[in-house]
Amino acid sequence: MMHGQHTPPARLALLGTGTVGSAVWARLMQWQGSALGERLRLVYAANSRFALGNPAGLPSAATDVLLQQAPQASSLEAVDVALAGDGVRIVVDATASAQVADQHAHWLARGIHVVTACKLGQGTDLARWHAIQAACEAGNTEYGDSATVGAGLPVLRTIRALQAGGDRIHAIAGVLSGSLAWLFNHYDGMQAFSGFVRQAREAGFTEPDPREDLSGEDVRRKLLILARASGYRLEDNAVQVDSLVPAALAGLPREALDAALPMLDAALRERYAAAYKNGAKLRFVARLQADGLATVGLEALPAEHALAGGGGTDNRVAIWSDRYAKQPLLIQGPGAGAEVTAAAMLDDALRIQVEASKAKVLPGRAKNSSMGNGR
Ligand SMILES: NC(=O)C1=CN([C@@H]2O[C@H](COP(=O)(O)OP(=O)(O)OC[C@H]3O[C@@H](n4cnc5c(N)ncnc54)[C@H](OP(=O)(O)O)[C@@H]3O)[C@@H](O)[C@H]2O)C=CC1
Ligand SMILES: N[C@@H](CC=O)C(=O)O
Repeated sequence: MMHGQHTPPARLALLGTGTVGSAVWARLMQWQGSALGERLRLVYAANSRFALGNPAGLPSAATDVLLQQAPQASSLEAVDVALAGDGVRIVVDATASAQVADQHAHWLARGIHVVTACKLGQGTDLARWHAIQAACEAGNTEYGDSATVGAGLPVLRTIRALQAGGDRIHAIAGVLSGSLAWLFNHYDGMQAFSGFVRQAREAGFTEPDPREDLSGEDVRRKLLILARASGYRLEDNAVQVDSLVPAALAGLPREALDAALPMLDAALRERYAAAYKNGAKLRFVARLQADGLATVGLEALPAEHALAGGGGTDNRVAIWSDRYAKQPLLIQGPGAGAEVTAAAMLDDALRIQVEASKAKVLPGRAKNSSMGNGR
């Protein structure tokens, strides 16, 4: 059987129609009428307010308008109903919602695969991470998590491939935030840092609340995902995080955030000036050591340092393992943005569709291990 040919399409439920979710929807619609489009059928879409379902597939036009005109209020129970029945079924989570992440294990255990850009499933409580792994086993399902680190750069995939080949992961160090990479690639110590934060948010690089990035929280989650996939079963609170967000800014309601962003400026100007004096570059770095010590924070690195290079939203990740014991393996590329993230999510969905279809055609066939679930 050729890749994906003559297999029924996987049915998709898309949750989230914001920056990433609308890019997922647009990419699916571009594929309509093509060979790729025949493999994935969007049968349900929802944001936090509205939901729209059609077993025959959703139309391509005006997603927001359609959703707003939809008679159905959004509810997570409706996802189970929309994806009831046989065949390959996939929830595509493009939200930043803890409530949705809490349902991942539920869907996986019931035979519904999950593809997610949201890090709250595997990057928060260790118990939730374990529940997801157990649910994949119980439901014979896959957890497509490529977009959760590096916006789809082959970081998790590489870590899993190294281990599948017998390597232990010794250490990881990296710039794991696309928005913070972009900020420190643009900040020149003269223009206000807060102005760049606004630009990064407008460009769709930040989390819905940019304090998630600036506090190191988003990077902490990514480091936990990488560590756990590497065999270090770190608890949620095991990462030492050095936040860039002053307490006064952290405590504000979201509506008051924009006006208060200049609270960031003075401290960052000082840190920039100190680094500049020494010819160093500021980079927000995550580190996992062989003894399990995990840290996240702003560092002043020599300009020629491996983690100081790159441009734009580039993530840079160095991995030390048995075979890369002295010189690390380096992975670099854009680490934020709606299009790369959406593409990574749909890559996972396509892989699941073909592997799960094969497994149904050939009962007893071993599960796909190319993506893995961090087990
Ligand atoms: N931006 C990027 O470059 C990257 C983002 N990610 C991750 O992608 C995820 C989405 O980010 P982004 O698109 O920027 O966020 P947005 O805030 O733009 O969109 C979030 C969407 O989730 C919806 N939503 C919230 N709760 C629910 C729910 N219970 N059911 C259905 N939909 C819900 C929101 O609905 P409503 O419209 O009603 O508010 C909104 O449409 C985040 O987890 C982020 O970490 C990962 C990699 C890169
Ligand atoms: N806000 C995140 C988006 C991708 O995960 C980042 O800046 O890296």
